[in-house]
Amino acid sequence: MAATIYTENDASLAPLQGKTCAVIGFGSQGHAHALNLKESGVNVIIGLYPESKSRKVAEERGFKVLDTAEAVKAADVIMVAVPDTVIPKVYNADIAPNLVEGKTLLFSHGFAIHFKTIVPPTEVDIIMVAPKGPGHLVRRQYTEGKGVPTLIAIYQDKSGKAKDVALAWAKGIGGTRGGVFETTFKEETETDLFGEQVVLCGGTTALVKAGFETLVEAGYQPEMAYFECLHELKLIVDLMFESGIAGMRFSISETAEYGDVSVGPKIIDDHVKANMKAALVRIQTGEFAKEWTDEYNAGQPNFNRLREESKNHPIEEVGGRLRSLMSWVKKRELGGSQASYE
Ligand SMILES: NC(=O)C1=CN([C@@H]2O[C@H](COP(=O)(O)OP(=O)(O)OC[C@H]3O[C@@H](n4cnc5c(N)ncnc54)[C@H](OP(=O)(O)O)[C@@H]3O)[C@@H](O)[C@H]2O)C=CC1
Ligand SMILES: CC[C@](O)(C(C)=O)C(=O)O
Repeated sequence: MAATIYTENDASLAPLQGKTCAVIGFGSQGHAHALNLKESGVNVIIGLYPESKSRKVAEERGFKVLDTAEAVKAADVIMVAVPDTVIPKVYNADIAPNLVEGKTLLFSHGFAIHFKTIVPPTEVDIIMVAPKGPGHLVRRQYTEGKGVPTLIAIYQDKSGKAKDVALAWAKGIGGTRGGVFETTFKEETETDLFGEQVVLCGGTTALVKAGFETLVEAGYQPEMAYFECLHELKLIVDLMFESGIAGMRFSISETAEYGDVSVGPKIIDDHVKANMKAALVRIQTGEFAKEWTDEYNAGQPNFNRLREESKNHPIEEVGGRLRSLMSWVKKRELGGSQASYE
């Protein structure tokens, strides 16, 4: 069954007018939602912990910044924009004690609610507004008059107005420009985790690195391997983004197209698809959520090791050198507050 879609004229900002909206956390998603909503005319305040490095950035962007508990008390709609693993601590300490009937809790990913790492009371509305893209792009696209397609979901509708509020928020961040699609917390959580592990982040980076390593180990120059396996990937994906796989194939050579259709399925074969299915089952059963929560609570030793190994992969060194030749490629200072980059 196809999803219900809402566009610009199907949503109004009215349900947020006269309301105070608190965004808790001012990182990748939080800063984008807060700035876009503010520029759409919505009254937004920010909630952060006292030592947060995001505080100064949020204040510089003209926001009133309060300690999290104070922001929750002052707000009608509260967006929880802290990392999924941190949500239980922030929720128990600062949000739950100040949640009263009439307030709305808003998430941009369903992990905490779906896997029940927190269980809010039945008196409040619980909604989701989840742009299908990284927060920095949610911000960038809004400033360019565009919008990232966005999912909404309603988990609890005590007020009877939860969907109007979700649609208003989605419109305020620019989502209705790209289309707003109705889903459930379960569907968003499971498909989002699948996408990021199997295709978008995990699958793609593993594919890129395996291709790069294969060429370099066979004696080719790392620059050739970088162009073939990473640089040109963006250009090919841009074409698929604009006009689908068929549109991309229209632009490539016939030799490339024959190699694509005849060799591609032998690389991503039934064995790979079986691995994909296994990853999906681990997500659906909650096994991945438990592993990630345990890893976080143990101080993330495996995560830190894997992160470090990946940072030191030779593709990063050659990529850094080659990107420095392309002045038009946006350079990102990594580290520091997520909100300081746009
Ligand atoms: N990144 C993305 O594009 C996407 C994220 N999401 C979801 O959005 C939510 C937020 O993720 P993301 O934007 O990546 O998070 P980030 O890591 O980018 O930012 C987290 C923010 O929360 C702040 N923070 C940390 N601890 C606390 C606390 N105890 N009290 C108040 N604020 C705190 C951080 O402060 P400090 O700067 O001091 O660390 C930072 O401002 C998650 O649910 C995630 O799944 C959904 C779709 C895409
Ligand atoms: C692809 C990563 C993502 O799922 C996203 C930007 O949508 C995330 O959670 O960051």
